[in-house]
Amino acid sequence: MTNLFFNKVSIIGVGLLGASFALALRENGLCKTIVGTGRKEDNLRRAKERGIIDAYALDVRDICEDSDLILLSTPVGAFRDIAVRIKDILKQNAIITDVGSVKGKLVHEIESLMPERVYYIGSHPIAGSDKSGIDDARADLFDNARCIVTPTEKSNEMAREKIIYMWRRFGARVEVIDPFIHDEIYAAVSHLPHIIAYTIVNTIGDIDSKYIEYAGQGFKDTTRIALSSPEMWRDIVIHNRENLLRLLDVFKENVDRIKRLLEKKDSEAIKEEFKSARGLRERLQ
Ligand SMILES: NC(=O)C1=CN([C@@H]2O[C@H](COP(=O)(O)OP(=O)(O)OC[C@H]3O[C@@H](n4cnc5c(N)ncnc54)[C@H](O)[C@@H]3O)[C@@H](O)[C@H]2O)C=CC1
Ligand SMILES: O=C(O)C(=O)Cc1ccc(O)cc1
Repeated sequence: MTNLFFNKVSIIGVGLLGASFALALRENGLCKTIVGTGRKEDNLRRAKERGIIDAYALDVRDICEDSDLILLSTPVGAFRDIAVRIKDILKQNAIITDVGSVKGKLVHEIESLMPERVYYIGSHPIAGSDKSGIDDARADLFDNARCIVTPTEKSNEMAREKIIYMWRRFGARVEVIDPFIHDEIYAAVSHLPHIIAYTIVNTIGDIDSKYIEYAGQGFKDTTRIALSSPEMWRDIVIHNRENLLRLLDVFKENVDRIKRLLEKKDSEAIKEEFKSARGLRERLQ
């Protein structure tokens, strides 16, 4: 294994994931200097004051030039433009990765934008929450979390191994998955549930928004993720649109089936639907 030490690391988008990544790098002694960039100077100043980053600049090109490792940690909708803006100034053998929730086509696009001898490897740590920003960032965010790494057939092997090894040093359980398969899986277990959570809450709004005050723990459990960043989730669902359109049809079929059973007052079949869901859900701790 080649040396896993990065002299200079650039974090593009110093929020919950970007700042946690910076803290994890430091905690594990994997880098010398961390620089950050983002849209809001005040946030970058606070990140510097807290020792999350050593320096910052508002223009992404000003921080990436001599970086060994670059992390894309903005909402996924910004990845492509950022890659276009930095591709010509990256140094030879720089590694670029990301924490984006969507991979698929985006991974192939970023990879094809990169010049020879700049190596992009996609990552997606399944860690975080409905919170955003540096206030909830922590060095152990990735400890014991799953992390999907999505190399392609063109990926550089040294870069791929370094990225996998780095996540393992953060305590993550790494799994290598094809970028398109990644998107099929996470459309089902993450992206669709977020759409549904937002939809459940909007349904209450359509009926009478005052009803929300009467909600108990079940409602809170099923809709916690509707507290997540609308900007981040807009980008995720747009970028995984095709999988989600197919899944929404499957979801609609499930809702329609329950509706038909309710119309028929078929209590036995309703119980079977619920039993089958409970059986599958029990597989998760
Ligand atoms: N929040 C979560 O639980 C998880 C998020 N992700 C992914 O991680 C990425 C970051 O998410 P969070 O850290 O939660 O978001 P966040 O909102 O905490 O941080 C994002 C940061 O990027 C900055 N930013 C936005 N657009 C930008 C642009 N065009 N140029 C430069 N900076 C920009 C924002 O100002 C903010 O500081 C997203 O792509 C998301 O899909 C992945 C796993 C979990
Ligand atoms: O709020 C939660 O529990 C989440 O689902 C966190 C999360 C958000 C986005 C991801 O791509 C992965 C994990």
